[in-house]
Amino acid sequence: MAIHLRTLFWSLIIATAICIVFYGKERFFSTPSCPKANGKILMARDSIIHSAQSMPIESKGFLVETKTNAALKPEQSNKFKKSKYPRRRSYKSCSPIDQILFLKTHKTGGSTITNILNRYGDSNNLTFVLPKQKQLFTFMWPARFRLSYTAPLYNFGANIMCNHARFNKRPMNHLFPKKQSRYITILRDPAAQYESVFNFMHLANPLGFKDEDDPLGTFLKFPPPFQEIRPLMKKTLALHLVRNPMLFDLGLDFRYFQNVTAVERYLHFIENEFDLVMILEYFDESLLLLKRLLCWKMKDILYFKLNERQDKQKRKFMSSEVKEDIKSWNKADFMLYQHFNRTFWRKVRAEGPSFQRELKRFRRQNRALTRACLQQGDFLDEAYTGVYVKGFSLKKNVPEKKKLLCESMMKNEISYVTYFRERMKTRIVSTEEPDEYLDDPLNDWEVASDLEHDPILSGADSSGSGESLTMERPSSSEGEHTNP
Ligand SMILES: Nc1ncnc2c1ncn2[C@@H]1O[C@H](COP(=O)(O)OS(=O)(=O)O)[C@@H](OP(=O)(O)O)[C@H]1O
Repeated sequence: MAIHLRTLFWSLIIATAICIVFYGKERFFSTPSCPKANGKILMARDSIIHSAQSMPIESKGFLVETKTNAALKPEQSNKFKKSKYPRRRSYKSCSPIDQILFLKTHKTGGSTITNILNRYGDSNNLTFVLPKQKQLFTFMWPARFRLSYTAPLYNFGANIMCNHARFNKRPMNHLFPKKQSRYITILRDPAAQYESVFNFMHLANPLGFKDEDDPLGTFLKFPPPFQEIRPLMKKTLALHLVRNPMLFDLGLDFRYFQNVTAVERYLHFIENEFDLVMILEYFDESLLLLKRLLCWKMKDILYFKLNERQDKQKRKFMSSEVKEDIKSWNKADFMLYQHFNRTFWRKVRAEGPSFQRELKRFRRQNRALTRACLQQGDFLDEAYTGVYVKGFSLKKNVPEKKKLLCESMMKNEISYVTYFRERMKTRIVSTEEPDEYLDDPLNDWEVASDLEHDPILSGADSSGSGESLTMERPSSSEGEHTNP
């Protein structure tokens, strides 16, 4: 018994000493439950030191999270300020950005991002820049963006633009001033993106390779010169994507496609213009960067993968030779992708270990929402007239409140543009004076008499003769004559 008591006594002394050394004298004495917290605190501190030394490692393109990082809870991490990562602004100190230009490149997952922006803007009552022509859902792509391609904003102020447009700095900066806006775009591995563009847009048809066994492969072996493709582009607009499609969307001219100095300079320019360049292959990481950049909540970036081709339309296998040929044909796009892949991971690393924890949480939430909303199976959605992509079907028992969210997550950009056009009309009607207000029968000041005009019709003679003057109301025709 005596031995037990002595052991207990020394254990307490040692625990107290450790507590004071690692936790600080003042905090120890002001923390009633120090012995209980002791273990956690030690672990948290070690984690911070450890994780600062071993940043997330890029392994085959993915970030690997160390065990020690995972053990660190967010609230504990705040107690230790010596992290090498800059402290992220807390939600309290940053306010959501609501001026966002998303440059929607082709076949890069842009429709999914557009859906996210559409939902955010809708639920926050933001104003969308919409294409002017009612039958159009792009800003006159492939022409470079111009202000005249946009529907009037009626002084509401532009908040979000997220439909296909070809980058053009000046008019875009006018609508979305650089200081208060965020410019974002997304890129995809150029081999996969080019295959998707070529097949989804049926480029082989106008180019005359439709009947080849391997239209894409053969085209890449014998691509016609620009001067032969140019007249075809006028008839088939999608042919503007025939070479370096991502840089075309980002505004680079064909004349620079084979000029390495010009491409490098343009990449530098894009880097200055865009606050975030996302990467489709790291879609979730991209969305998390977006969330942090815009100071959004996790719920704002939940998504379903939209606009995926049906399996039968995808190329099953792409040989390394075809990939190399795509790379050789689209050298400028490969430079673009490589460059922004590097800047992307730099951004991820700068976010520190909390990023990986949040990523796990985000993926969990997205999976849970997908399970709650969607039936399993193959369904189709009409992307545009006569063109079907993979779609979704809602589960029958989704609660009403969640149903609205699930439905909006399935909605493509055409439905949203149509919806926003209507919503804009309603906003204008409810904000503006009715046009024909003079025809309103109530617009007559004689309907009330409290403030009736009561002119002085008799008074002293202003000539000083002392005689009183009485003025008579002229008949209307006389009045007209007496007034000059
Ligand atoms: N979350 C996510 N993860 C991975 N891949 C995704 C995701 N969202 C969209 N996609 C793929 O992006 C392709 C569609 O891109 P876009 O929506 O930009 O196409 S479009 O230009 O608006 O027609 C299309 O690629 P393909 O199926 O190869 O054509 C989609 O499958």
